Amino acid sequence: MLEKGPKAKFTVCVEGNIGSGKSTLLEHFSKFDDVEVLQEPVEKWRDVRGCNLLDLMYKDPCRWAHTFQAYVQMTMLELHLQSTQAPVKLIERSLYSARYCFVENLYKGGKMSSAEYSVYCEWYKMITQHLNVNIDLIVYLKTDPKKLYKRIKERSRSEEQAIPFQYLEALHNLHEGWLTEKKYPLPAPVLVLDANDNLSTMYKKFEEHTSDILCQKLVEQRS
Ligand SMILES: Cc1cc2cn([C@H]3C[C@H](O)[C@@H](CO)O3)c(=O)nc2[nH]1
Repeated sequence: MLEKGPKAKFTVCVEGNIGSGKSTLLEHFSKFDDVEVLQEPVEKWRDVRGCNLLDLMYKDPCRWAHTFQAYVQMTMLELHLQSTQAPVKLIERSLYSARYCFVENLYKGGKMSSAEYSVYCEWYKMITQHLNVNIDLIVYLKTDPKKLYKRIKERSRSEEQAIPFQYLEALHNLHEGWLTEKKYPLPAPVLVLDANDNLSTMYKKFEEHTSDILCQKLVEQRS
C-alpha cells in the first residue's frame, strides 16, 4: 500500500460535512477510467481488529475521540500516499479536513484533552512536512446543516443516529472557516459547489463541473 509508485498527475479531495453528498459525487466520477476514486475507509474505522472505533467515538467521545482520529489520520495518509496509474486521483476527504474540521471540532468541544490534541498536531506537522501529501484541488460540497440532519436520519447509518444538530452546525462552521474564510492553511484551490439541491440536480451539476474538476488537459486528451 505504501510502495513508491507513479503519483497521479492531479489529486482532488472532495470535502463536505456528514451527509453532504460526497459519495454521490465520487460515484459519478468512478465511471471515468482515467479517474481513480478512493473512498473514505469507514469500514476500516468500524472494524480495527474487531473494535468499532467509529461507534466508540460517538458513544464516548471523551474516551475515544483521539484514538479514533489517530487511526483516521493513518488510514487517510495511506490514501494520500497510494500510487495510481490513473492521471487523476479523487479522494473522499483528506488529512486536512481531519485536522482542521473534525479534530478542531472535537478539541473545541472538550472531547480531546490538550495533551491528546498536541500529540495529534505533532504527528500532523511531521506527516505534512516530510511526506508527499500534496493535492491540486479541493471540491467543497457546501450544505445547510438543517438539510444534513434530515439526510442523516434518512440514510440511517447506525452510529450516526445520535449526532446532535449542534455537532453538524459546528462542523459546518469549521468547514466554512477553513474553505471559504481561509482561517486555516489551504493546501489547494477550492471549488465550492452548492450541495443543497436534490440528487438529480446534483448529478447535472457534477456533469457541468467535470471539466473544472478533472483538469483541462485530461478533458482535451479524452475529446
Ligand atoms: C478525515 C476524516 C473523516 C472523518 C469522518 N468522521 C465521521 C463522520 C461520519 O459519521 C463518519 C463517516 O464519514 O465518520 C469523523 O468523525 N472524523 C473524520 N475525519
